[in-house]
Amino acid sequence: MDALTTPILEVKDLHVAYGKVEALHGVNLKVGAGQIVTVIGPNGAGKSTMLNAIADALPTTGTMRGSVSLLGEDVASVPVEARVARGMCLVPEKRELFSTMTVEDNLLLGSYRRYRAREKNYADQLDVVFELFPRLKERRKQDAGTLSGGERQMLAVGRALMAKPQLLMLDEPSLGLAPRIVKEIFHIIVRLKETGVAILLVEQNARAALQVADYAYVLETGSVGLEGPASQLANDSKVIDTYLGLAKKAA
Ligand SMILES: Nc1ncnc2c1ncn2[C@@H]1O[C@H](COP(=O)(O)OP(=O)(O)OP(=O)(O)O)[C@@H](O)[C@H]1O
Repeated sequence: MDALTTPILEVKDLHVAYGKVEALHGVNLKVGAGQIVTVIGPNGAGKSTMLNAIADALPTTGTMRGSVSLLGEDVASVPVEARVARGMCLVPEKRELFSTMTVEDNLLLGSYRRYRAREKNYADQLDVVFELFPRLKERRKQDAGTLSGGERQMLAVGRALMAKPQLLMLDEPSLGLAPRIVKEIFHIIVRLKETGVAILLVEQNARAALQVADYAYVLETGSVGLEGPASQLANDSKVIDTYLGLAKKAA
């Protein structure tokens, strides 16, 4: 990352505890403009906790300290809705959709919730989302409950995009999806980056994530064990033995 450029996101010395369980202890991370940054690591390492802390979406039992800056501004005391209005969006691992509403209404509701009454015309952004996800366009009048797993994931990402984020955070977008669909979704993530959206991608599918990312962090039991350019980590013997082998078996 260019040292002179203010990162879109900067996390410093992030600690999170759930009661006596310390889930994160001292995580530092940066996402630059136009970058895909991935965080890989085993189950329970603290990846979702990290995203939730950044987005102000921790469960009430979670407490955090450390700083989270969006475009150089500390957002530690800024609530989730205001963080979204400033350009930060999280697509959580659990895809929250309204099953008995159409694809289009899910998208519009997403934007309404995020923008409130500040911006009334969403048609342009709907077109942007449909251009990225032709499958959603074809199914725009279909209830979300009738979608496949992959389409539901696309809709969850599309809903976040209705808020025109500068930083999109994705929690395991490949979870439970067939390799073909994972490929399709990751291709869209790269296209999104090309449109100027910075992406923080949490993934257990390290192989797929390292292929698209510019920079990578390996989170191990609550702290960063390793970091570097994604292409470098993809050739690191520890990463290959520990994560890429597993991803291969899982694929
Ligand atoms: N609400 C909670 N209350 C108590 N402990 C929690 C809570 N959520 C997570 N934890 C604990 O915090 C640690 C980190 O969990 P987290 O879900 O962030 O890991 P993860 O890396 O996202 O795992 P996975 O890849 O399995 O989703 C784990 O030890 C987990 O058991």
